[in-house]
Amino acid sequence: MPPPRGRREPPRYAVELPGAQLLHFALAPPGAAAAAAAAPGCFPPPPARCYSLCVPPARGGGVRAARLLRRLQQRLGEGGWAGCRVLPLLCYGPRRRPRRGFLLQDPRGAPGTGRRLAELLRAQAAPRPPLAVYEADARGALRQRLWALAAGGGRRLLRRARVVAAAAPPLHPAAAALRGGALPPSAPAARARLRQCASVIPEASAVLEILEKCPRHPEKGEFPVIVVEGLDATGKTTVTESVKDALNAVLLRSPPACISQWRTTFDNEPTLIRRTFYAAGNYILASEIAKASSQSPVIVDRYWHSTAAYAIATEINGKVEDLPPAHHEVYQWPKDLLKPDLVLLLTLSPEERIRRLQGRGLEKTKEEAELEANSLFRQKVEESYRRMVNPACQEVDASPSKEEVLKTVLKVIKKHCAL
Ligand SMILES: Nc1ncnc2c1ncn2[C@@H]1O[C@H](COP(=O)(O)OP(=O)(O)OP(=O)(O)O)[C@@H](O)[C@H]1O
Ligand SMILES: Nc1ccn([C@@H]2O[C@H](COP(=O)(O)O)[C@@H](O)[C@H]2O)c(=O)n1
Repeated sequence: MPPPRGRREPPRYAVELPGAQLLHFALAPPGAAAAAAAAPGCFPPPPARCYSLCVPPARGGGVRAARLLRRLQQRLGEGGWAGCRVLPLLCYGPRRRPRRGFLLQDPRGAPGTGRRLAELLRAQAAPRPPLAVYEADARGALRQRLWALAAGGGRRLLRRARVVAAAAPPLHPAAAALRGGALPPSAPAARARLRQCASVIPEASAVLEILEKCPRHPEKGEFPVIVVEGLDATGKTTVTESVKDALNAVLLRSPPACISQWRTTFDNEPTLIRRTFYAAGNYILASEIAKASSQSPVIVDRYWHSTAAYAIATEINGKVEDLPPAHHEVYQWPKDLLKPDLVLLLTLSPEERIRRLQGRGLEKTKEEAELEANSLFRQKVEESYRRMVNPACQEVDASPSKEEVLKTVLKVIKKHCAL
C-alpha cells in the first residue's frame, strides 16, 4: 500500500556484499506491527556493530555530493579502521532520488569506531550527511538510529526505526537516476553539469568553452560514419587504423584530441564528473564527424556506446542480472547526438584479451586494471554494449589474426554502407 499523501515511505537500502550480491533492507514504517521479516544478513550479530551514511545531492547538483562521497571513501579506505568492512550502499525509495553511501561493519564493536566516524563527518563542510547507527534491542530486533551531527560536537536524533529485510525491486534502484545522473542525456545537460563542475575543477570551464563553440545540431555529411567499440585491447586501434588506410577515411577518436589533455584530471574524479567529460567529448566529436563526413568516410574509435556502457557498469552495482533490462532508456542513443551509420563491437574471450593487454605492455589505466581484476564489471560493460539500440552494435569476433579481422570488418562495412 502506498504511504498516505504528503508522507514519504521510509527509505529502503541495497547493500552490496562481496561477490556482488545485493541485499535489500528497509525501515519499518512507524507503528507497523513487529513483522516476521527479520533484518538481512549484512548485519553480523553482536559484538559487531554497523553504521551507515548516505550522501544526499545538495544544491549545485550531484557534483559536491559525488566529491564528498569519494573523500569519505578514501578516508575509510585508509588504515586505522581495524577489521572494519566497508560495503557500498544505496538508499532509495519510490519518491526519492537514490543516494550512494556505505555500510560499515565493525566485527569487534569497538566503541571508538562510531566516535571516529562522527569526527570524520563533523570535519566535512555543511550540509554533512547524518550517521546511522544499527543496534539490536533487548528483544533482538535490529534498530536504526539516525543522528544529525553538529560541527561543534553535539548530535540530534532524527529518527529511530526498526530494520527489516526487503524484497529486491524489479528494477535496480540506481537505473532510474542514470540518465541525468552519471549519464548526461543531452548536450544541454552536459553543459549544465560542466558549469556545476567549473567551480571546483577549472578544466571543466575549458571543456565547456570548446563545447559552447560547437554547432548545436551538427549534421552528418554524405560519407559513411563507422564506429568501432569494444573493451580495452580488443583491437580497436589496430582495426580503425587499418580501415582508415583501406577506405581512405578520416580517423577520429573519443574523447577528441582537443580535450584529451584534461582526460587524466577527469579520470581521477568520481564517476558522475568523469562521465560528464566523456559525454561532452562525444558532442564535441560529433561536430568533427559532421565536418569530416562531408569529405570522406569517417572511422571512429569509441563514441557514445562506450560512455554509456562504462557508466552503466559502474553505476549499477551487483551482477549482470542486475543491469536494467533490454529496451530500457539507458540503452537508447541520445536524441541530440549525431548518429553513425554503423557501430561494430569487437569481442574477444577474456583470456585472449588479457594476453593482448599483457603483450602490449603499456601501463594500465585504473579502469583497465579493474576490468582485468573484475570479470563481473567486464561482463556488465560487454552486456551493456550488446543491449544498445538505435543504432545497435554489430558484433565482430576479434580473435582471428589482424588480417582476418580486418577482412571481416571491411565485409560488414561494405554490406551496410554505400562507399
Ligand atoms: N587480431 C589480432 N591478433 C593478435 N593481436 C592483436 C590483434 N589485434 C590487435 N592485436 C594486438 O592486441 C593489442 C591491443 O590492440 P589494440 O591496441 O588495437 O586494442 P584497443 O582496443 O585499441 O585497446 P585500447 O582500448 O586499450 O586502446 C596490441 O598489442 C595489438 O597489436
Ligand atoms: N567515448 C568514450 C571513450 C572512452 N571512455 C572511457 O575511457 C576508457 C577507455 O578509453 P581507452 O582510451 O582506453 O580506449 C574507459 O574507461 C571509458 O570509461 C568513455 O567513457 N567514453
